[in-house]
Amino acid sequence: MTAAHAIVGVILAGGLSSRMGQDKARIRLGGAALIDRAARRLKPQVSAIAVNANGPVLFERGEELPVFADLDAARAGPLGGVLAALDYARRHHPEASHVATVPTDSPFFPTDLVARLSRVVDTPERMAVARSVSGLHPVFALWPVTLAADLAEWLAGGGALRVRSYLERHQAREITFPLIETPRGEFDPFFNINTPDDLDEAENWLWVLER
Ligand SMILES: Nc1nc2c(ncn2[C@@H]2O[C@H](COP(=O)(O)OP(=O)(O)OP(=O)(O)O)[C@@H](O)[C@H]2O)c(=O)[nH]1
Ligand SMILES: [Mg+2]
Repeated sequence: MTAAHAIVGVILAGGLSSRMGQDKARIRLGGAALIDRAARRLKPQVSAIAVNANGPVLFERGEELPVFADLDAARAGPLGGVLAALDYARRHHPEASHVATVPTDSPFFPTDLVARLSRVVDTPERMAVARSVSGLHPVFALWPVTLAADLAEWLAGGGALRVRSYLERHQAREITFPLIETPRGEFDPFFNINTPDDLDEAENWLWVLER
């Protein structure tokens, strides 16, 4: 697939942030809210961008982005957000073949994420997902818009809520991304902020990653 393909970028921010104790999208890292960091990083990689959230979203920097909630009030985990994203893309960007998802809480994801995932997308039905030495990163993926009905059925029919189960079912192509080399050692670009301790760790790496 070429870069000319229309891909809608969606930031998944629909979870409860229970381990953090407050909405992760609003958490500040180096002075910027995680939602704004994710948007800044994803926007140059896609043809349009939007946010999946189940409550109000505050954009502190730059423009306001379109926000849409899960279709079903019963939270189905990240796959519920993916389904809402496919539905959003179909309605607002009928030209799009895929949705690229990233979570709101991984501020250092690769700047060539979508480009590299796109390279293995050889058909409109192909799924692609990111991997690094720390394992598979199922919410960093390209999702075919044509699979909206299939995913809705999967969730309604009691299919596993684990994102990786759905990726396996569709034989998603896996792309391995390298660690980031820094003067302080190697760093996983998919580092994920779930707890206040993770946030402290991210703050400790920020200066070396943004040099
Ligand atoms: N739309 C939607 N997204 C979700 C849901 N649960 C988790 N997510 C998103 O999936 C990604 C990974 O989830 P987690 O890291 O577990 O985030 P979380 O569920 O908000 O946090 P915890 O409550 O601490 O597990 C994040 O981007 C979440 O926003 C859900 O029920 N609906
Ligand atoms: Mg969770």
